[in-house]
Amino acid sequence: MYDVREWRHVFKLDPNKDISDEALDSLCESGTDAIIIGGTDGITLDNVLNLMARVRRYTVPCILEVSTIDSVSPGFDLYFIPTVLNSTDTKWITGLHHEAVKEYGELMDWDEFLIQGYCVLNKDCKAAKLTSAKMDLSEEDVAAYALMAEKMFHLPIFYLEYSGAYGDPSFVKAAKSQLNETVLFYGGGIETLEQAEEMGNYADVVVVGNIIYKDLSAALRTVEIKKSNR
Ligand SMILES: CC(C)=CCC/C(C)=C/CC/C(C)=C/CC/C(C)=C/CC/C(C)=C/CC/C(C)=C/CC/C(C)=C/COP(=O)(O)OP(=O)(O)O
Ligand SMILES: O=P(O)(O)OC[C@@H](O)CO
Ligand SMILES: [Mg+2]
Repeated sequence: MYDVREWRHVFKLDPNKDISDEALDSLCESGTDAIIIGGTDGITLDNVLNLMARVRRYTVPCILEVSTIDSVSPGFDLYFIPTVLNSTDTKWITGLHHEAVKEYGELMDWDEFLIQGYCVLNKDCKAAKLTSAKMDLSEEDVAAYALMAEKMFHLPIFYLEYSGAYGDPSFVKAAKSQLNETVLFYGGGIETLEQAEEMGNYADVVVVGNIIYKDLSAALRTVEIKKSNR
């Protein structure tokens, strides 16, 4: 029912940031393919549930990107589980996942869970610091992570993450060159339609986050990528 292979554009909302009803209405009615709820810090069950309830008034698919086990709740259309492939700490690759599955694995409807193989490329972003991600990767390194995501781990999603900064399209191209089955997400610093299109030349899905809170009209214009051909 919710097929990420058909997506082109998603908004990522941070439960730790305020958003007005009016702004949320325009995002949910924008024509974007989905609303992802996720962030790296200040994520609590309360702020996740609050935002989910507000997005739930609309028909747009609502996805929880899990960053803490305590903030998982029923009621989402899908759950994305990040694993940071270039983390140097196993906690963020399989560690927390093992603990969660050990405790809740029997309860999980596995069809609702999609694993995202993250490759974090902006050294200054919170996710890079939190997960002690390996930095200074070359295009060949990124291409190899993409190939691992698809051929070794058969992950449904490979996510090139530049959170907070606009990345290098040649790295997105390098990742895409290795992928046939795995869907390529790009996120980071997209503020204009032109940037969405540039990354969308290679990425299957572009993720738009921070600009929502800085310039809502600019964020809404990025949805027009859905009208353009790849
Ligand atoms: C449906 C239901 C009730 C089921 C119950 C069973 C259950 C609890 C299942 C959970 C299963 C499971 C395997 C959970 C995984 C647990 C876990 C905590 C995994 C670790 C995830 C991880 C690697 C987090 C690291 C950080 C990260 C990559 C986060 C992704 C989001 C991201 C990068 C946001 C960008 O950062 P942002 O905060 O926006 O940064 P700025 O503020 O700088 O913009
Ligand atoms: O917030 P921005 O920089 O748009 O990045 C989007 C998303 O990839 C963050 O996880
Ligand atoms: Mg953010």
